Amino acid sequence: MLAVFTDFDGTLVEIAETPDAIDVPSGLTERIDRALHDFDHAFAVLTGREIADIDRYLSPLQLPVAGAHGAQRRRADGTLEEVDQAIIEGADAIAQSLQALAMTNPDLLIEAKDGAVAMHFRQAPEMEEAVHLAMQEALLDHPQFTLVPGKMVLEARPVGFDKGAALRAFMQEEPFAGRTPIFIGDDRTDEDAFRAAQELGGVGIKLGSGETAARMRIANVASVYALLEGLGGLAHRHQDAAPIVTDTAH
Ligand SMILES: O=P(O)(O)OC[C@H]1O[C@H](O[C@H]2O[C@H](CO)[C@@H](O)[C@H](O)[C@H]2O)[C@H](O)[C@@H](O)[C@@H]1O
Repeated sequence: MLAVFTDFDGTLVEIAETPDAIDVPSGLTERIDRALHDFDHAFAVLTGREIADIDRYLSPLQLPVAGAHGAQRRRADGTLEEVDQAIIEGADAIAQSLQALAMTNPDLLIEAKDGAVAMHFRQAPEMEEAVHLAMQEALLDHPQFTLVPGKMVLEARPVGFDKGAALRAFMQEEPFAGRTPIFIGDDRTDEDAFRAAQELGGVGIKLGSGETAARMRIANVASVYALLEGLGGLAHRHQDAAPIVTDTAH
């Protein structure tokens, strides 16, 4: 039996110019609702976004989600893992100190989240180095944070929190415990979860090209939808299958 974990941006939805410009295809919530059913609710999203963002885009679903790269986590029973107030305040302070650079270029975008901060340079690629320098400087006062590069973005997330740790935490709880984990993702921040899934006897599936620890690859977002459907169908077939060996004692 499978426990299925997916990334959000670049995996369930295509990458867009800005975080708010993504197109959530009609039918995505129905697909995920079907996956919840197929995998007996052992389906969760592990994302760099805040949980509130995922709820907004996938409304009315309220999935198990690890948000802000694991700094936030909502379990399958709907309860939230507490985020340390010091982490939230640290992220706020980092976001504040990035303002000076953001003011120099309107195409730079700061995304302040509960527990993490992203600085996007997709619309100002020439600013990549300046963003790295500003982030490194901001983190000098906040050693409890570390930098993680993503797709045209540099993020600060608290040390000790990542998608791999989040996947492991879910795997200790119902309805995930005892299942085989699959994690599908497209980005460098997904590597911890590929490794975690594989160390727990499952598989990591990397969308697209690039170096990866994942043992399998998939081409694009459309293939992710097809894979979820296919695995869901297999899960059903497995449940519905007549036993191959029957008890002949009676
Ligand atoms: O872990 P994910 O679900 O993949 O989230 C990673 C980051 O995704 C978002 O940024 C990325 O997607 C944007 C929309 O397509 C794109 O404009 C940006 O360049 C990408 O880096 C999100 O805004 C971040 O908070 C997530 O951490």
